[in-house]
Amino acid sequence: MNPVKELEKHGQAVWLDFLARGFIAKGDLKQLIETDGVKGVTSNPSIFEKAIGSSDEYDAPIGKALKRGDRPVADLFEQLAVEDIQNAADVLRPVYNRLEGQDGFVSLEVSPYLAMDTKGTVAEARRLWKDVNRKNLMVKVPATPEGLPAIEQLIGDGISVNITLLFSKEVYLEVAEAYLAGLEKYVAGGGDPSHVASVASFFVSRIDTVVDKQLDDKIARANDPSEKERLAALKGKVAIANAKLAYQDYKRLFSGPRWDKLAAKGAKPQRMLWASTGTKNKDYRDVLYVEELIGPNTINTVPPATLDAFRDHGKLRDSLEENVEEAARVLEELERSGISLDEITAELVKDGVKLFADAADKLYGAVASKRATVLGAAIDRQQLALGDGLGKAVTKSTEEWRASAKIRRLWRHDKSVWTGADENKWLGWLDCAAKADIADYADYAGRVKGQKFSDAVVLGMGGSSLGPEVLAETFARKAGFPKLHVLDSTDPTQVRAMEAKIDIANTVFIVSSKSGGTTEPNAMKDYFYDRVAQAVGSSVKTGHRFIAVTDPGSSLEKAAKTLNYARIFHGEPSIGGRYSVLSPFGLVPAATAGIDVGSFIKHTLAMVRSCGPDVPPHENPGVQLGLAMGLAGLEGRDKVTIFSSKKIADFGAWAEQLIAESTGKEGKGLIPIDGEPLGDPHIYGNDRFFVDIRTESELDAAHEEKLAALERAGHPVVRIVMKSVDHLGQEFFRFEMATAVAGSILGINPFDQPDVEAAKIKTRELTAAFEKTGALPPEAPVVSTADADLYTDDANAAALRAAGANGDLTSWLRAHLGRSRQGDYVALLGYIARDKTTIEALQAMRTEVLEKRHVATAAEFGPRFLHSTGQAYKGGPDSGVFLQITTDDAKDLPVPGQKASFGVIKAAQARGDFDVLTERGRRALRVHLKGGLKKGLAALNAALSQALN
Ligand SMILES: O=P(O)(O)OC[C@H]1O[C@](O)(CO)[C@@H](O)[C@@H]1O
Ligand SMILES: O=C[C@H](O)[C@H](O)COP(=O)(O)O
Repeated sequence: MNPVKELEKHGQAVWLDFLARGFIAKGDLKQLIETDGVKGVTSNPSIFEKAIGSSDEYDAPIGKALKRGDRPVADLFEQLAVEDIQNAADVLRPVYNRLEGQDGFVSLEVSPYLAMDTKGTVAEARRLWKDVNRKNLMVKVPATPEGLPAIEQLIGDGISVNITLLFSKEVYLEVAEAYLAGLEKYVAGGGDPSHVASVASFFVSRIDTVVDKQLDDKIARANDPSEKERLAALKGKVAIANAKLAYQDYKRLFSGPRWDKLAAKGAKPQRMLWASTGTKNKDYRDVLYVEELIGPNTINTVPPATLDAFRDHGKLRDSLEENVEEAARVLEELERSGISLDEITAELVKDGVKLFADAADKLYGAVASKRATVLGAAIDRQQLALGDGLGKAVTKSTEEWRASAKIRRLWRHDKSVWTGADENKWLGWLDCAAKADIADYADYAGRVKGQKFSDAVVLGMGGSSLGPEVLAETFARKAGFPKLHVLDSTDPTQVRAMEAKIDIANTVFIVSSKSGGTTEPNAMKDYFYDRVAQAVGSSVKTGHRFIAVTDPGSSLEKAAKTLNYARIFHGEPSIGGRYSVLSPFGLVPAATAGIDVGSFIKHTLAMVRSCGPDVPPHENPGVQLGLAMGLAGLEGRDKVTIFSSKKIADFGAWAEQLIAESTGKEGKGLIPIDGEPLGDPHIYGNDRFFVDIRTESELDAAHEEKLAALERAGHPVVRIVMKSVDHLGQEFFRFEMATAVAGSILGINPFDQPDVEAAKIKTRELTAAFEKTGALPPEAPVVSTADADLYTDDANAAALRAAGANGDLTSWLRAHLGRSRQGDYVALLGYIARDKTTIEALQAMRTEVLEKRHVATAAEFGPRFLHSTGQAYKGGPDSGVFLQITTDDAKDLPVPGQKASFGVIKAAQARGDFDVLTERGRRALRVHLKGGLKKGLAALNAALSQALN
């Protein structure tokens, strides 16, 4: 006779603690039901992890599911699990029917991540119950303090529950109480309790594992041989004794008047299920936890090996009620030995939650990796070549992030991931892409198209302009739609140049400002409103050529209403400017330019899912990049040097503001370096972290070789390959996530910009003075040469003079650039019109600095960079050497309705910025060019070359 089958005669049901797709599909479960009388199946996260993570039998189902559409990793897993559970339930259904609902159950566990979350557990259990949709399902809920009220609620709903991670007799009483109370509620609400089933899964072997270890420690320390013997006699006894005593409670709890009332209505007792019955200690019988716990109305769920062993050599006897007094004595002896079973069982619950969460991390990691494989090029590739040291640091941090659930906490808006300030209020970017109202954008785009505009101009700064600029630079003009431009300057020449580029009467302007209070967009909007009014005449027509994108209630919204703007799009106040590109601040310009927002968002969401809360850090590309960037920064490799390929050349300018404004503060941070040409390893110091981003079609062997050389020279190199420019949104999100993660590593709040304000205040003081007196306060140069007037504060002047600065420009430049050392960066800050010629001029100068001084360089234009890297220059590490470049404007431009012209605003911005730099003791020199911009830049270039040679 088969001993497994014989258990039936002792009133005990055997369930199988195992599940896998092929096992069910091939009929193995059915076979066990027939030969062994198996009457149920239990699963848990470790079981699914083994099934899915260590085999390829789920690859095809994952592929099939993804063919119907991409989805989050947790949903993907849940779909697989639900299918498996349904299949198992169907195989067991004849058992369930034959036993009239007394047995034949399959258990599916709620996510272990919810073990401390009552509401989350209830919601997930209800969803699983509905999705599996099988009468013979039991949803598994842990017996944690948060799980207990969930159990009561679920039973009260009429949902069958398997209570898992139950170790202690005391907690068992609460579990039974939750069941009884739940049933009473259900019955009171008119429910038929005969459909509700429950088991209390009392864990066994894990108790012995811990108790035996503590006993061993005590045995080793005991001197008295009889004490050693007494302690040794307890080994392998405690778990069984604990279970036996709990069973006595069961008998008491499910009898008597309270129970009889429920039973009269058809309620079934909550059976005790012996779980964790695979023997862990090789010295014990492999069927120990079956043989010693045989008794009526109980279940033993066993792993396949234990089932085989018991079939082979299991011995049957009614053991559960044998020697109950002896069991009590074992527990007393244990207590007397100074080992607290209460403490052990309490720890085991926590440990059990952790073990299942660890298994879930592995499981989700495996599903994430399979998803990535199936989706292939639909998710942009990222490869990190970090070298030994940084690589190890990232691996260590990855594990810390996993163990402390940081990515899930980040998505749950837990500010303790950062500094615990108000970071939780700034996380709207996490789900703004998913929330985008695609239909509205499509409708809006149709209307724009109908207007047959020739041009669209975004007027904004920083986060409100740099995202749209990448779109404008990256995507070819779409037929029937206006050409997209971006203006983010107060330079009169640049404002005029924009005006010259467009057909003013046939242009739509997108005034973009979250706060509505930013100086530049306000000046630009007033200017262009006036120009359009002159061109088209009526105020109604003028207003209809303007669109506002702004946060609700801003001054811009009020102005837009007054002036009858064609449309006002609201931003989301929980998103900071630099994180706003996937919100209306990027999507309105995109739709205006005829970019298909639906498809753009669809591609983006693939990366959002890859960086999701359910993708553990090691498989999460945003987290990986962020950890690498942050940890590199801590090691002094804080110059995040971005190479963007030709097709996405402007991406770096957007990433620059994101990284700099987010991380550069409190003397810490990352300094992004965008637009430097890629050179040979010898020109770079050990302060670099390289990120190369290109599209698949732009593979360039020479460029690749140079990157490989950097890698060989020991520099960390990240390579990102986009399938095409259509995947731009993926990169926006990847970098947003990475920057947030890097901020956590650096220990700063990545969502504020404390130092931008300082320059704004100075600027306001200067423009206020101008409004009063009609001139900016006078200032005296430290030296005046034929080509330029030089300005700086006393401390800088003294230092530069001491370093050899005298009467000519070259000597000042030599002294100033000579102050840049290993680990520093030199930033050229030009408050001049930004165009092809000036960009090339600054590029030439920075390249020479890079080649001669081997320091990182930046070439920035004001006031644009004030809303970007400016934060880090002032608030980040004191490693910048700044060369501000100004000149008198060839021709100024008035701003309607105010005294200060564009030229005056820009001059005040330059001075405000410079004053803050010097006040903070930064190394800064201002060169005010004479004789026109072109001539001045040539002279500066010549002096700089001389200074560097
Ligand atoms: O959208 P707003 O409010 O005009 O701000 C523009 C930019 O100015 C800043 O607030 C500060 O530079 C940025 O963060 C922001 O993107
Ligand atoms: O429901 C079953 C339990 O999850 C399982 O028996 C735990 O067993 P283990 O302690 O061997 O992991």
